[in-house]
Parts: sequence; C-alpha cells; structure tokens
Amino acid sequence: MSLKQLFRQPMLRAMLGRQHIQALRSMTTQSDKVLVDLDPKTGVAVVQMNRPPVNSLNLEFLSDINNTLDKLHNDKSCRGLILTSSNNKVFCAGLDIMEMYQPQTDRLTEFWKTLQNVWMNLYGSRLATIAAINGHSPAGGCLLATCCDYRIMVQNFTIGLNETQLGIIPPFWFVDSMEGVVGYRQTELACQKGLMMTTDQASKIGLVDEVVTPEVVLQKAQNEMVSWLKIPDYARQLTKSQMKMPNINKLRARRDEDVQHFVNFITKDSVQQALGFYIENLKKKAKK
Ligand SMILES: CC/C=C\CCC/C=C/C(=O)SCCNC(=O)CCNC(=O)[C@H](O)C(C)(C)COP(=O)(O)OP(=O)(O)OC[C@H]1O[C@@H](n2cnc3c(N)ncnc32)[C@H](O)[C@@H]1OP(=O)(O)O
Repeated sequence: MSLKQLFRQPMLRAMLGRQHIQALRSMTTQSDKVLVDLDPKTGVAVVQMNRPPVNSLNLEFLSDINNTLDKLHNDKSCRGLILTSSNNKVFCAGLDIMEMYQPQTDRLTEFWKTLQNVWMNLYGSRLATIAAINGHSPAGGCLLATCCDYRIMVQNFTIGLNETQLGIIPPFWFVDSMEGVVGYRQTELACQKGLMMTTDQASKIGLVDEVVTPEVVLQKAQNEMVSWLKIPDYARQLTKSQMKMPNINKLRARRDEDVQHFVNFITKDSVQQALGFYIENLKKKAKK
C-alpha cells in the first residue's frame, strides 16, 4: 500500500485525527537527510540533521534544510523549531570542505547562494528556534547554532568559528551572528584566533545558554520551548525581527558581492593549498 493510500484509510484517520495526518504527511515528504517531527499539539518541530558521517553541509543538504524551513514556515500550526542532530557526537561539522576544494565555479556559486538562503531563513525565522547542540559544532555548525534564539549544548564537545585555522575567513554575516550572541570583544577574540571552545568555555562567554548531559538535551530544549511559546507570537516575532532585520538587510544588500568575493577567495591557489593540507590532516586524523 502506498503512503497516499495509507493516509486515506478511514481507520487511521479516525485514530489519529486530521492534524496528526497532516503532520505525518509533511514528515514523510521530507528528505531523509533532514528528519522532521512536528507535534500537532504543541506546534513544535524537532528537526534532526541526518547526513552521515558528520552532517557536513553540501549543496544538496543545504537545499534540503532550506526546503524544510520553508515548509515549516508555511505551516500555520508550527510555532517552534528545535534543531538537533541524529549523530550524538557531531551536531554539524560545518561546510562540506569538499565543496570548496577544487570546485566547479557554477556549483560553488550555487552552494554559497544556498547557504546565504539558509542563514536568512533560519536567522530570520518567524518560529522560536532552539539549537539542541548534541555534539561538536565547528564553523558552519556554529553558524546554524548562532542563528537560533537559544542554545543548549551537551557537555564535553566543542563549538566555534574556526575558519582562520583553515586559512579561510569567516564571512561578515557569520561574524554578525556570533556578535549578536556574545558581543564584539568575544567575537573578535573567537574569530581572529579561530577558537574552538569547550562547552564550558562557550557557556562562560554566553555562546551557549545551558550546558547539559546528553540524555536530557532534547527534554531541556522542549521545556525551554514551552516558556518561549507562552509569549504571544506576534509580540515575540516583531521583537525578533526588529533585532535581526538589520543584519539580514545588510547581507541582502551585499548578496552578489558576497558571492563573488567568496568564489574569488576560495579559488585562489594559496587558499586551495591551505584547504588541501587541512583535508589531508582531517583524513589522517580520521584513520588513526
Ligand atoms: C571569503 C569567505 C571565505 C570562506 C568562507 C568559508 C566559511 C567556511 C565555513 C566552514 O564551515 S569550513 C568547515 C569547517 N569544519 C571543520 O573544520 C570541521 C572539521 N572536522 C572535524 O573537526 C571533525 O571531523 C569533527 C567534526 C570534530 C568530528 O570528528 P570525528 O572524530 O567524529 O569524525 P572524523 O574527524 O573522523 O570525520 C569523519 C569523516 O568526515 C570527514 N569530515 C569531517 N568534517 C568534514 C567537513 N567539514 N567537510 C567534509 N568532510 C568532513 C572526515 O574527513 C572523515 O572522512 P573520512 O572518513 O573519509 O576520512
């Protein structure tokens, strides 16, 4: 029996009700790289990144994340989003470095535009967003976390914008996202030195709001979400938008320039060489 036929079964409809069928339907039309569980009672969607081995963000995965965000934004029953990972050691390893190493210009351009879209969509989301950071979260992973309204992180992992360690530069909107969370001075220290912080260090500077054990991270995120959803949506959303729109507008105004800058920078011989060394070291470390 196809899923379409299954959803039409009167027994199932009677047992679950219309709302739940709709939620099930939207769950099953998602990609297998982004798992969505939208609870029709609370309006909270748990979104799990699921691209083994480390949730690195390639073009297709970014598109899937974007489509998921669009779907949830268009679903009036959805009010909150918890972003987490199906891998309990890595929240997200950041951008897929292979997208930037020896790239085709067209794909590299598309890749960067899609990342810009994900950032604008998540940073400016109408939903209350909580990152349940259940593993390491370097660079682009840290970016996703700082797009959210609240961060709960499992102890003994690392997080940060480590781009300079790879010989690349965190774009201004990565920096703006972090600055919005920890302020100018801590961002300056963290970004220039490419610091990967332990959960405790991140907590000290306010990069994460709570440090928890792995067993409770999702429950803590759900509990925190309850308090966010007690606030009337329009008041919370307008307050959020008032604070986030200046950064979104800044990227909107410089989008094409930012793409061009990225493509020019990444395709430089010196940057390709630095990325090559970094990948070699990652592979050596993975083999050990
Ligand atoms: C002008 C502007 C210019 C440029 C802006 C660019 C902005 C860039 C942003 C980024 O996000 S760059 C990516 C930064 N990410 C990292 O540096 C993370 C690197 N990875 C790690 O540190 C670790 O892998 C880990 C995330 C801590 C997980 O460690 P673990 O021990 O669990 O896994 P392992 O290291 O063995 O990796 C498994 C497997 O995955 C590959 N891998 C890891 N990270 C990436 C990645 N980001 N992209 C692609 N592939 C990645 C790794 O090589 C292993 O592969 P293998 O099994 O084939 O050897």
